[in-house]
Amino acid sequence: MITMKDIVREDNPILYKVAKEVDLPASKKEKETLKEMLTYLKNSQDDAIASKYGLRPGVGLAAPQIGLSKRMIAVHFQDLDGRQYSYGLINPKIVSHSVEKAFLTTGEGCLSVDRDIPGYVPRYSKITVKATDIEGNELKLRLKDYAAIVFQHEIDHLNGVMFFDHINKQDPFAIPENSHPIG
Ligand SMILES: Cc1nc(NNC(=O)[C@H](CC2CCCC2)CN(O)CO)c(F)c(N2CCN3CCOC[C@@H]3C2)n1
Ligand code: NI
Repeated sequence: MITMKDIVREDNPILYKVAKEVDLPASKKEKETLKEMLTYLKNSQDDAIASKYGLRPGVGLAAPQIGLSKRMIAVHFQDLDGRQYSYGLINPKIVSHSVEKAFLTTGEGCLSVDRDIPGYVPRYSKITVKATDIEGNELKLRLKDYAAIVFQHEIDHLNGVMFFDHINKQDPFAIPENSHPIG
Protein backbone atom coordinates (compact mmCIF):
# COMPACT_ATOMS: atom_id res chain seq x y z
CA MET A 1 0.00 0.00 0.00
CA ILE A 2 1.33 3.48 -0.89
CA THR A 3 1.83 5.75 2.13
CA MET A 4 3.50 9.16 2.57
CA LYS A 5 6.96 7.59 2.89
CA ASP A 6 6.64 6.45 -0.74
CA ILE A 7 5.98 9.98 -1.98
CA VAL A 8 9.10 11.89 -3.09
CA ARG A 9 9.41 15.53 -2.02
CA GLU A 10 10.34 18.65 -3.97
CA ASP A 11 14.11 18.29 -3.50
CA ASN A 12 14.05 15.07 -5.56
CA PRO A 13 15.30 15.63 -9.14
CA ILE A 14 12.86 13.04 -10.51
CA LEU A 15 10.11 15.68 -10.17
CA TYR A 16 11.93 17.92 -12.67
CA LYS A 17 12.46 15.32 -15.41
CA VAL A 18 10.26 14.59 -18.43
CA ALA A 19 8.80 11.15 -17.69
CA LYS A 20 9.02 8.37 -20.27
CA GLU A 21 6.12 7.12 -22.39
CA VAL A 22 4.86 3.68 -21.33
CA ASP A 23 5.17 1.02 -24.07
CA LEU A 24 1.71 -0.41 -24.76
CA PRO A 25 0.31 -2.78 -23.73
CA ALA A 26 1.35 -1.80 -20.20
CA SER A 27 3.09 -4.51 -18.22
CA LYS A 28 1.40 -6.32 -15.32
CA LYS A 29 3.66 -4.37 -12.94
CA GLU A 30 2.75 -1.00 -14.51
CA LYS A 31 -0.98 -1.80 -14.25
CA GLU A 32 -0.50 -2.90 -10.63
CA THR A 33 1.31 0.36 -9.82
CA LEU A 34 -1.47 2.42 -11.40
CA LYS A 35 -4.07 0.56 -9.35
CA GLU A 36 -2.02 1.24 -6.20
CA MET A 37 -1.90 4.96 -7.07
CA LEU A 38 -5.69 5.01 -7.39
CA THR A 39 -6.01 3.14 -4.09
CA TYR A 40 -3.82 5.76 -2.40
CA LEU A 41 -6.27 8.47 -3.46
CA LYS A 42 -9.30 6.53 -2.26
CA ASN A 43 -7.58 5.72 1.07
CA SER A 44 -6.51 9.35 1.49
CA GLN A 45 -10.14 10.47 1.14
CA ASP A 46 -11.36 8.02 3.81
CA ASP A 47 -11.05 9.77 7.18
CA ALA A 48 -10.47 6.55 9.14
CA ILE A 49 -7.82 5.13 6.78
CA ALA A 50 -6.17 8.53 6.19
CA SER A 51 -5.73 9.20 9.92
CA LYS A 52 -4.66 5.62 10.67
CA TYR A 53 -1.83 5.76 8.11
CA GLY A 54 -1.14 9.52 8.20
CA LEU A 55 -2.08 10.03 4.56
CA ARG A 56 -2.35 13.56 3.17
CA PRO A 57 -5.59 13.79 1.18
CA GLY A 58 -5.22 13.77 -2.59
CA VAL A 59 -7.43 13.90 -5.67
CA GLY A 60 -4.59 13.15 -8.10
CA LEU A 61 -1.20 11.43 -8.15
CA ALA A 62 1.51 11.16 -10.84
CA ALA A 63 4.00 8.27 -11.12
CA PRO A 64 7.10 10.48 -10.69
CA GLN A 65 5.79 11.32 -7.20
CA ILE A 66 6.33 7.70 -6.19
CA GLY A 67 9.77 7.64 -7.79
CA LEU A 68 8.70 6.27 -11.19
CA SER A 69 9.58 8.46 -14.20
CA LYS A 70 6.78 7.03 -16.34
CA ARG A 71 3.81 8.80 -17.97
CA MET A 72 1.10 7.44 -15.68
CA ILE A 73 -1.38 9.37 -13.51
CA ALA A 74 -4.31 8.53 -11.26
CA VAL A 75 -7.25 10.82 -10.42
CA HIS A 76 -10.13 10.26 -8.02
CA PHE A 77 -12.54 13.12 -7.28
CA GLN A 78 -15.99 14.59 -7.77
CA ASP A 79 -16.16 17.90 -9.62
CA LEU A 80 -18.26 20.80 -8.34
CA ASP A 81 -21.27 19.49 -10.30
CA GLY A 82 -20.90 16.16 -8.49
CA ARG A 83 -19.53 14.33 -11.56
CA GLN A 84 -17.27 11.44 -10.42
CA TYR A 85 -13.84 10.93 -12.00
CA SER A 86 -11.81 7.85 -11.12
CA TYR A 87 -9.09 6.90 -13.59
CA GLY A 88 -5.68 5.32 -13.89
CA LEU A 89 -4.29 6.75 -17.13
CA ILE A 90 -1.32 5.83 -19.28
CA ASN A 91 0.41 8.36 -21.59
CA PRO A 92 -2.16 11.12 -21.05
CA LYS A 93 -1.85 13.94 -23.56
CA ILE A 94 -3.55 17.32 -23.78
CA VAL A 95 -4.58 17.41 -27.46
CA SER A 96 -6.42 20.75 -27.34
CA HIS A 97 -7.22 23.50 -24.88
CA SER A 98 -9.17 26.73 -24.49
CA VAL A 99 -7.66 30.17 -24.60
CA GLU A 100 -9.53 31.11 -21.48
CA LYS A 101 -8.08 30.13 -18.13
CA ALA A 102 -9.29 29.19 -14.67
CA PHE A 103 -7.76 28.94 -11.23
CA LEU A 104 -8.72 27.49 -7.84
CA THR A 105 -9.52 30.30 -5.43
CA THR A 106 -7.85 28.16 -2.73
CA GLY A 107 -4.61 28.05 -4.71
CA GLU A 108 -2.98 24.62 -5.08
CA GLY A 109 -0.92 22.29 -2.95
CA CYS A 110 1.09 19.18 -3.80
CA LEU A 111 1.74 15.95 -1.95
CA SER A 112 5.41 16.41 -2.89
CA VAL A 113 5.56 19.91 -1.37
CA ASP A 114 5.53 20.11 2.43
CA ARG A 115 4.80 23.81 2.62
CA ASP A 116 1.98 26.17 1.71
CA ILE A 117 2.75 28.29 -1.34
CA PRO A 118 0.14 31.05 -1.66
CA GLY A 119 -1.09 32.30 -5.00
CA TYR A 120 -3.40 31.58 -7.90
CA VAL A 121 -2.31 28.90 -10.38
CA PRO A 122 -3.68 29.90 -13.84
CA ARG A 123 -4.56 26.90 -15.99
CA TYR A 124 -6.61 26.30 -19.16
CA SER A 125 -10.32 26.20 -18.25
CA LYS A 126 -11.10 23.56 -20.91
CA ILE A 127 -8.86 20.74 -22.16
CA THR A 128 -9.26 17.60 -24.25
CA VAL A 129 -7.11 14.70 -23.01
CA LYS A 130 -6.30 11.51 -24.92
CA ALA A 131 -4.99 8.57 -22.90
CA THR A 132 -5.10 4.80 -22.45
CA ASP A 133 -6.81 3.43 -19.34
CA ILE A 134 -5.70 0.50 -17.16
CA GLU A 135 -7.71 -1.98 -19.29
CA GLY A 136 -5.99 -0.69 -22.44
CA ASN A 137 -8.96 1.32 -23.79
CA GLU A 138 -8.22 4.54 -25.70
CA LEU A 139 -10.00 7.43 -23.97
CA LYS A 140 -10.79 10.97 -25.09
CA LEU A 141 -11.89 13.19 -22.18
CA ARG A 142 -13.33 16.68 -22.60
CA LEU A 143 -12.73 18.41 -19.24
CA LYS A 144 -13.54 21.82 -17.85
CA ASP A 145 -12.94 23.92 -14.73
CA TYR A 146 -12.16 21.83 -11.61
CA ALA A 147 -11.60 18.58 -13.55
CA ALA A 148 -9.43 20.37 -16.12
CA ILE A 149 -7.33 21.85 -13.30
CA VAL A 150 -6.73 18.49 -11.58
CA PHE A 151 -5.68 16.81 -14.83
CA GLN A 152 -3.34 19.68 -15.75
CA HIS A 153 -1.66 19.52 -12.32
CA GLU A 154 -1.02 15.79 -12.84
CA ILE A 155 0.12 16.02 -16.47
CA ASP A 156 2.47 18.86 -15.44
CA HIS A 157 4.23 16.37 -13.12
CA LEU A 158 4.99 14.17 -16.17
CA ASN A 159 6.79 17.15 -17.73
CA GLY A 160 8.76 18.20 -14.64
CA VAL A 161 6.50 21.21 -13.98
CA MET A 162 5.34 22.09 -10.44
CA PHE A 163 2.23 24.12 -9.58
CA PHE A 164 4.29 26.98 -8.15
CA ASP A 165 5.98 27.47 -11.54
CA HIS A 166 2.70 29.00 -12.71
CA ILE A 167 2.23 31.49 -9.85
CA ASN A 168 2.80 35.14 -10.76
CA LYS A 169 6.10 36.08 -9.09
CA GLN A 170 5.31 39.82 -8.94
CA ASP A 171 1.76 39.37 -7.61
CA PRO A 172 0.77 35.79 -6.65
CA PHE A 173 -2.88 36.80 -6.43
CA ALA A 174 -3.04 38.71 -9.70
CA ILE A 175 -6.14 37.68 -11.64
CA PRO A 176 -4.91 36.51 -15.05
CA GLU A 177 -6.73 38.16 -17.95
CA ASN A 178 -9.37 36.03 -19.65
CA SER A 179 -9.67 33.79 -16.56
CA HIS A 180 -12.32 32.88 -14.01
CA PRO A 181 -12.10 31.61 -10.41
CA ILE A 182 -13.17 28.06 -9.44
CA GLY A 183 -14.42 27.15 -5.97
C1 LIG B 1 -7.92 20.45 -4.92
C2 LIG B 1 -7.69 19.45 -3.84
N1 LIG B 1 -6.41 19.07 -3.55
C3 LIG B 1 -6.23 18.15 -2.57
N2 LIG B 1 -4.96 17.74 -2.24
N3 LIG B 1 -3.94 17.95 -3.14
C4 LIG B 1 -3.93 17.16 -4.27
O1 LIG B 1 -4.74 16.30 -4.50
C5 LIG B 1 -2.79 17.40 -5.23
C6 LIG B 1 -3.31 17.62 -6.63
C7 LIG B 1 -4.36 18.72 -6.71
C8 LIG B 1 -3.87 20.11 -6.32
C9 LIG B 1 -4.71 21.07 -7.13
C10 LIG B 1 -5.30 20.31 -8.26
C11 LIG B 1 -4.86 18.88 -8.14
C12 LIG B 1 -1.92 16.13 -5.15
N4 LIG B 1 -0.79 16.25 -6.06
O2 LIG B 1 0.38 16.65 -5.58
C13 LIG B 1 -0.77 15.33 -7.14
O3 LIG B 1 0.20 15.71 -8.06
C14 LIG B 1 -7.31 17.61 -1.89
F1 LIG B 1 -7.11 16.69 -0.95
C15 LIG B 1 -8.59 18.04 -2.23
N5 LIG B 1 -9.72 17.54 -1.61
C16 LIG B 1 -11.04 17.95 -2.05
C17 LIG B 1 -11.97 16.76 -2.09
N6 LIG B 1 -12.01 16.05 -0.81
C18 LIG B 1 -12.92 14.93 -0.87
C19 LIG B 1 -12.95 14.21 0.46
O4 LIG B 1 -11.63 13.78 0.81
C20 LIG B 1 -10.69 14.89 0.89
C21 LIG B 1 -10.63 15.60 -0.44
C22 LIG B 1 -9.70 16.82 -0.36
N7 LIG B 1 -8.77 18.96 -3.20
NI1 NI C 1 1.29 17.47 -7.24
